[in-house]
Amino acid sequence: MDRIRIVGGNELTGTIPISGAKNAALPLMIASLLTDDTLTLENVPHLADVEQLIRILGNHGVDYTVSGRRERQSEGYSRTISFSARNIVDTTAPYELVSKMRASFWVVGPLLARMGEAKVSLPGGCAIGTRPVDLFIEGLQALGADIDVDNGYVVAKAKNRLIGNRYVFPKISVGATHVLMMAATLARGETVLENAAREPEVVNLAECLNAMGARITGAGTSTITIEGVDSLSGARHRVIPDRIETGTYAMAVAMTGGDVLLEGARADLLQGALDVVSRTGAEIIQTNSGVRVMRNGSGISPVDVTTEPFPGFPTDLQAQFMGLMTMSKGKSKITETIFENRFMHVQELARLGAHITLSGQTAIVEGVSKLKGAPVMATDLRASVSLVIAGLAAEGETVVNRVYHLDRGFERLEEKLSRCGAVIERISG
Ligand SMILES: CC(=O)N[C@H]1[C@@H](OP(=O)(O)OP(=O)(O)OC[C@H]2O[C@@H](n3ccc(=O)[nH]c3=O)[C@H](O)[C@@H]2O)O[C@H](CO)[C@@H](O)[C@@H]1O
Ligand SMILES: C=C(OP(=O)(O)O)C(=O)O
Repeated sequence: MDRIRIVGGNELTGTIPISGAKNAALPLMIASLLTDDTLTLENVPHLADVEQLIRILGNHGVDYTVSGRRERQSEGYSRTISFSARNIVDTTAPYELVSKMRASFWVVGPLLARMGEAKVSLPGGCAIGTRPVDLFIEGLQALGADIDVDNGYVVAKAKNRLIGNRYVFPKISVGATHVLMMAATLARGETVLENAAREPEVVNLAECLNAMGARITGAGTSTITIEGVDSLSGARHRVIPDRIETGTYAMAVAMTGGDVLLEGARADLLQGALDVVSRTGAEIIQTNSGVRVMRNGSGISPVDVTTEPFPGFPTDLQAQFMGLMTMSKGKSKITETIFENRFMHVQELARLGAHITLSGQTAIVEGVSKLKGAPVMATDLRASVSLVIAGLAAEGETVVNRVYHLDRGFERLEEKLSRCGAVIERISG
């Protein structure tokens, strides 16, 4: 199993190219199931989750071709990939494939809408909470689907077409918003989704679906209206830059000090989170080529945060922010409201000398003046990178074990950081 070795203490200076967003690319790839035409996606990140979804889509009969990468980029960076679901050969998504990642469950929407049936294993993904699928089931039932849960599979059928309806999400869910929006594109009549997720990835998906001929308005607000159409066509669409990767590297620079251009990043996709990082003492500006983050000399100020659905502070940046707060000049309070078990990084950060106490869904972080390197274990995707952030500032050597979690969501992390002066390497095997 690969490990990442870091020797902390260096400032970060230089340029980090921001990849296409994992959490936008995955639903966009799944949207290819809605049409027998070709959907071409630009800026698809080269990540373990993307490769896994390619295997899952392949099992349904989706062909793909990789047709290029960005100029001046080496093998392994974001690519343009064309997906063609001309013939859906299988409407079952088996446990062995789906159990590895949460988003693979989302094929249920397009398969049901286009083929009238889907049998999809209950999903896996980061172990950060119970993560039920009740909202997907309830929402698809509102569109007229018959649904059973049998032997760990969701079995969904729609005898004729799905039928448009009004559905009010009892709780905001990104995944269920993606799925119902995709399913409703091919339903008969109008669907209105209320209390929908407003994340930029939902907007990116809606824009792609509209380019394919869907009639969606309101994505990015809490009410999305979808006028069903008979069929969708192919399109060419670009994956937005990864706001979680952007926020992660912004926090890394705020932690180590330095001056880094996050190339291709868009501040508007994570303004709330960047405002929080600014309040810790970093200077952040949007330039024509990306987001520039600087911290020179001053210490790290403590800031309290509470995770919330977009546009609030994202849960996917909570662990990284906690990493930053471990070296603040005071006490900060971090409250997690989205997932009930997303504090597994706390005990690993403690190995590096962090002072954190937990009380229910709140962590109190008392900043220390020095962290000391140690062997630590990655427990989930974002927790892993919080250990990298802490390791970059810790004295001496930190070894992060179980790096496969990181590879799900961070493209060439060690290369991007070492180019900016970090001492970081992958140890294979
Ligand atoms: C691949 C992807 O894009 N993953 C993101 C997506 O996950 P995901 O789409 O799984 O997250 P959701 O927004 O659905 O989850 C939000 C909350 O709703 C709950 N819930 C969800 C569905 C349901 O049927 N019932 C239910 O109770 C979840 O357990 C959680 O407590 O949004 C999360 C919240 O921003 C992010 O942390 C993940 O990185
Ligand atoms: C939690 C995440 O991913 P997933 O929903 O695939 O588990 C994430 O991207 O931080």
